[in-house]
Amino acid sequence: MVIQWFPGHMAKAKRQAIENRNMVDIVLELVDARIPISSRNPLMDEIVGGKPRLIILNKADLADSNMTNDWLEYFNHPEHNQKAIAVNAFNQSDIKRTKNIIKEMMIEKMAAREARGIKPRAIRLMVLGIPNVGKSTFINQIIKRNRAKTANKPGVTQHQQWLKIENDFELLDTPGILWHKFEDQAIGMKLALTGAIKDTLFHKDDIALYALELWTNRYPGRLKQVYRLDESLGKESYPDMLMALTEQLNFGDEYDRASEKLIFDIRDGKLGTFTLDEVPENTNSQ
Ligand SMILES: Nc1nc2c(ncn2[C@@H]2O[C@H](COP(=O)(O)OP(=O)(O)OP(=O)(O)O)[C@@H](O)[C@H]2O)c(=O)[nH]1
Repeated sequence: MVIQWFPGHMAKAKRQAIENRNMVDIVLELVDARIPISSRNPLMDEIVGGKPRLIILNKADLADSNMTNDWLEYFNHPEHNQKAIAVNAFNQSDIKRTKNIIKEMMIEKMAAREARGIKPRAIRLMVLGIPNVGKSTFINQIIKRNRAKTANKPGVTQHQQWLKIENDFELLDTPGILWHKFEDQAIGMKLALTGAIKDTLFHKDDIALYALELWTNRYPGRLKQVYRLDESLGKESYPDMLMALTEQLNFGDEYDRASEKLIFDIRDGKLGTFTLDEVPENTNSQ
C-alpha cells in the first residue's frame, strides 16, 4: 500500500493507534530485523505509552544473525517494560514462540485479575509498524489454521474486527500503519535498500555508493564473490568502484542500471544476510 504521509495523515494514524492501544493488553511492534531502529516510527514510544510491548524483529531470516542477537540483548534490557523476539513471519515455530512469549508477558496481569475474581479472558493484541515490515504477513500467519470466527465486537476503526486465535488471543484485524523517519538521509538509504520506501525517492547511484561502501567494510568478500569486483577500489573511490561494477556487468556506461541491479540483488538476498543498523555502543538499553 502506498501512503502519502502528510501531517494530517500522521495525526490521524497516531490518534487511531492510540485509541486502539487503549483497548489491548499488549502492543506488537513490528520492525525489520535488518534495520531495527531505522524501521521504527519516530513517535512509537509516545504512541505505545506505558502499555506492555513486544518488539518483533521480523524478517530475521534476511538479517545478520550475530547482529540480531546484539539487538535482542539491547531491546530485552530488563530495565524496560518490553520484550523483543526475532522471527521469520513465515516460520510457524517462530509464530508459536511469539505466542508463548505473549502469554508469559501476561501471566502476572491475568493472575491478578483472577485473584480479584474477574473471569479469565483472551489476551487482546494489536500490530503496529511502518509500511513493509511484514504486518499483514505476520497477522495472516498468526491466525493461520487457528482462526476461529471473528469476535463479535467492533474495533475503533470502522470495518475493524477482532480476530480470535484459539481461545487465547484476540487480535485487531487491521494493523496500525505508521510513518517512517524519512527526514534523515542515512535512514532513507537504509529504508530504500530494504525496500521499505520507493527508491525513486533517491538517486539510485547514491544508494549504490552507500551500499558499496557498507558491504566493502562490513561484509568483505561478498562483492568480490558475486560480481568479481576488486574491493580494494573502494579504498580509493567508491564512484570508481561503481564504474568497475558497471563494466563487470557489461552495462557500458549505464551506471544507473548497475546501481539498480545492485540494489535489487541486495533486496533479493544475493549479497547474503545483512543488518544495516548497529547497536549503539556503551549502552545495553534503549
Ligand atoms: N523473507 C521474509 N519476508 C517477509 C517476512 N515477512 C514479510 N515478508 C515479505 O515482506 C513484504 C511486505 O510484507 P507485508 O506483510 O505486506 O508488509 P506490511 O507491513 O503489511 O506492509 P504495508 O501493507 O505496506 O504496511 C512481502 O513481500 C512479504 O512476503 C519475513 O519474515 N521474511
